Amino acid sequence: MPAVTFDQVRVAVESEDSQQPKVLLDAVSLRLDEARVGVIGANGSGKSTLLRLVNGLIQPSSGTVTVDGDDTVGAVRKVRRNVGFVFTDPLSQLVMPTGREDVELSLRRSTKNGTERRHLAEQALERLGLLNLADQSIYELSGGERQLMALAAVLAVNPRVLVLDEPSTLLDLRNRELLRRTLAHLDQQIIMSTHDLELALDMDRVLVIEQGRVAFDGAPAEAVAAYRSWCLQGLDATGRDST
Ligand SMILES: Nc1ncnc2c1ncn2[C@@H]1O[C@H](COP(=O)(O)OP(=O)(O)OP(=O)(O)O)[C@@H](O)[C@H]1O
Repeated sequence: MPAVTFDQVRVAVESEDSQQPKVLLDAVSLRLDEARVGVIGANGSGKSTLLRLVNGLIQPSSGTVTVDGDDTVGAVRKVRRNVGFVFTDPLSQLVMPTGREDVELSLRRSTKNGTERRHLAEQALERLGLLNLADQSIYELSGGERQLMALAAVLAVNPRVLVLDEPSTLLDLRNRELLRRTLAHLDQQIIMSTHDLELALDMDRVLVIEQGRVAFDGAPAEAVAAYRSWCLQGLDATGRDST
């Protein structure tokens, strides 16, 4: 497995209503070399920020992030070739009128031959059961179908690391199970944020992010238990927050 490392990473942005910068992530040092790494935590805790550092979509304010030894700032082009990123919102990723065209577009750099490109695109679509939707307008697909289409486009180029930002949010039970099984059989290293704690339990290692810091790092069942207890603290039976 490739290793993704974070060395004393901090991400801070200018704050509109304060002189102090807003700290999105702080003191993150990690070496991720397991096949399946999950990232869980409350809304706004910093999960997407952590994931976006892996393919250089966000640069650290201080510290370094590397993928297989390549710095995500200094070697960003190489890093992007090795890291496929699937966004939570598929419409921020799918740019072509149809899924087939989108998958072929992602293959354009790696596969120059048009016939081969069409064949590989067909394979990528088939793998996720999307061939029958391949020529339909992206805007006529359901949210879940679009989410799977975005995954197919990223998987088509066979990246070494697959980063998924909440991939199951729009999926129904059947498609969520399809996603689960697909991910289980991939050779890629997977780093995935999710609010779906069952998906988190499929991982080898789970990080719990709390207010921009890694609050727990370890076995999935323990991570989920720790997250549950922090997250639900102070919430009474009627849903009121008594803290
Ligand atoms: N460019 C930015 N400028 C200012 N604040 C930002 C920026 N990007 C993210 N934030 C803030 O940083 C915090 C962490 O955001 P992030 O998207 O990483 O959270 P998350 O854990 O992925 O949340 P969710 O589960 O809701 O998707 C949030 O408070 C968010 O509003």
